[in-house]
Amino acid sequence: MTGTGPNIPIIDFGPFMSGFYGDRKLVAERMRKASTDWGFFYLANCGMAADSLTQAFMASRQFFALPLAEKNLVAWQNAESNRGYVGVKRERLDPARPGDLKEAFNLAPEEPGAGVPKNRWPQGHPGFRKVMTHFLDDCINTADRVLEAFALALQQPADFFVRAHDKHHHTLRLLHYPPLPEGFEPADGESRAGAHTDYGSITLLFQDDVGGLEVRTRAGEWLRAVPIPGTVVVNTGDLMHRWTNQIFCSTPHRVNVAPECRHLDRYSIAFFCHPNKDAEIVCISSCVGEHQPALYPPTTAGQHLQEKLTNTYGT
Ligand SMILES: O=C(O)CCC(=O)C(=O)O
Ligand SMILES: [Fe+2]
Repeated sequence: MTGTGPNIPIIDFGPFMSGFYGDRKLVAERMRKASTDWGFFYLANCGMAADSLTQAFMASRQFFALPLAEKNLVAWQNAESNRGYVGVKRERLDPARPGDLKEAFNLAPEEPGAGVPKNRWPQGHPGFRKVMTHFLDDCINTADRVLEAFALALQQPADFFVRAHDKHHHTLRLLHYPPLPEGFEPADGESRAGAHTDYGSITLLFQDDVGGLEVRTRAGEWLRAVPIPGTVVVNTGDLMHRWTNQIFCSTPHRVNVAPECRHLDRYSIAFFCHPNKDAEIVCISSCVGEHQPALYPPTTAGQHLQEKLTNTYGT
C-alpha cells in the first residue's frame, strides 16, 4: 500500500456536458490520459441527480436486509441471463482465492420484443423495482455521455461507442459486503472482492463512505480509491483494453477486508457497460499504426463476455 505519490485523477465532467467543443475536447483528453495511465478516474458533476443515487442506495439496503430465503427466491440462475441474487461466497472474482465475502443483486435492461422478462424482481416490493429501473436509466444516460467523451478522445465520430452500445446489454449490480463477525480473521487471501479486472467497456462505480476499494498501480502497488462524495468512479474494462489496442488499461482492483472497516456494512453499486453482443470489436483505427500493430484479432462483444462469465462462475 502506498500513501504517497500520484493519485487517481479527479475529472470535472461539467464542461463536457455543457461546454463548447474546446471544453469538451479538454475533458476528453483528460479522460484519455487517465484511462491510459490508470484505467481509473473519479468523475465529478456527471449529471446524475444526487437524489436518484440516495434512493438507489436506500433500496439496495432494504433488499439485502430481506430474509435469505426471500432473496433466494430470486437467485441468480445462469451466466446467460446473469440476473438475480448472488449469495455470500458464491462468487470468486480472483479464481485462485476463497469465495468473496459479499452478496449481490444483478439487474439489466429488458430486451424489447424478447418475450418473457428476465429480471428477477422480489415479489411484494414494487418500490425496489421502480427505484432501480429509474436508476438504471440514469446510469445508461451517464455512461452514454462518458462514451461520447471517449469517442472524442479517440478521434472517432461522436456516436461511435454509443451506437455500439445501443442495445443496452449492460448490467447493474448492487453489492453488499456484510459486517464480519467479531474476532474474524480472513483466511489466506480472503477478501470482500478478490483482485480482478472488469470485463466490459466501462464501469461506473458508486461507493458508500466506508471505503475498501483498492486499485493496483502500474508499479504494482495497491492504492486506496477512497470514496469522494459527489463523484462516480469510472474504470475501463478488458473489452476497452482490447478495443483500444491496449492503450486504455483494464486495471486490477479489489475490495479489501481492512481491519478498520471489517465490522461495518459496505454497499456499492456497479454499472457494467457492455457493447451490443453482435458488436464487432476490432482494434480502433487511431490506436493502430505502423509501429503499433493490432494486437488482437476481431471478436464480438458477446463472445468476449461469455468467456469471462464462464471463468468466474464455472458454468
Ligand atoms: O464494490 C466495489 O467497490 C467494487 C466492486 C467491483 O469492482 C466489481 O464488482 O467489479
Ligand atoms: Fe470490478
